[in-house]
Amino acid sequence: MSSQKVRKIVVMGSRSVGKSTLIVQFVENFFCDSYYPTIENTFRKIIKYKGIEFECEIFDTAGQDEFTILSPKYAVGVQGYILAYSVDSRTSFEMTKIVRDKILSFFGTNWVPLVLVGNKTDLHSQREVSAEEAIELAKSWNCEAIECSAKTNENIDKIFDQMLLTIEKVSSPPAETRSGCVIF
Ligand SMILES: Nc1nc2c(ncn2[C@@H]2O[C@H](COP(=O)(O)OP(=O)(O)OP(=O)(O)O)[C@@H](O)[C@H]2O)c(=O)[nH]1
Repeated sequence: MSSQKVRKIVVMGSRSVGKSTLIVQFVENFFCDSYYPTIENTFRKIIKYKGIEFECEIFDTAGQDEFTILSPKYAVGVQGYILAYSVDSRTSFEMTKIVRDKILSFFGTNWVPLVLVGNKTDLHSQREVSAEEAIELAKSWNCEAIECSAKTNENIDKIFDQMLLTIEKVSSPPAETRSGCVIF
């Protein structure tokens, strides 16, 4: 029997923001310059994080727009979401808000483990979304924002480390004191 913990992670966001490319960079360590629209795809990678091995199942989704309905297969049993936009596209940044709302309304909750990811930081001169703006948005969502480039491999590992950290916080919360009560 496997002692690995399985973590299901879904990557969502507008078309062409680099969802597939950042997953491929993370799992297979190369940059794919071509654009092939995704229908759906699943990747697997073992990540050792804080001495524990996690078997990550990463679901790559077709690009979303405001009309896309969230499929239950991207929600049932899923532990974390990577919401990606491209720093050179304000529209894709705005789309993360719509996609997050759909996820929250599916679960009927106001928070899910999520990392906000701004890809294509190598496109300096075409930037439309500032890092500060993304940090502000993530703060309002009580989550982390990470900028990356799937092209240069900047911060790609960090995204998945942060995702696991966020999931771990809810899956195995430490014993802590809240409102004077000790929670075990
Ligand atoms: N300059 C630059 N280009 C990138 C980066 N990441 C992805 N791309 C390019 O952006 C294009 C779209 O990338 P994809 O990974 O296919 O985008 P996607 O979000 O999976 O697209 P859909 O499948 O339509 O949802 C491709 O030509 C990639 O090579 C990056 O960090 N920098």
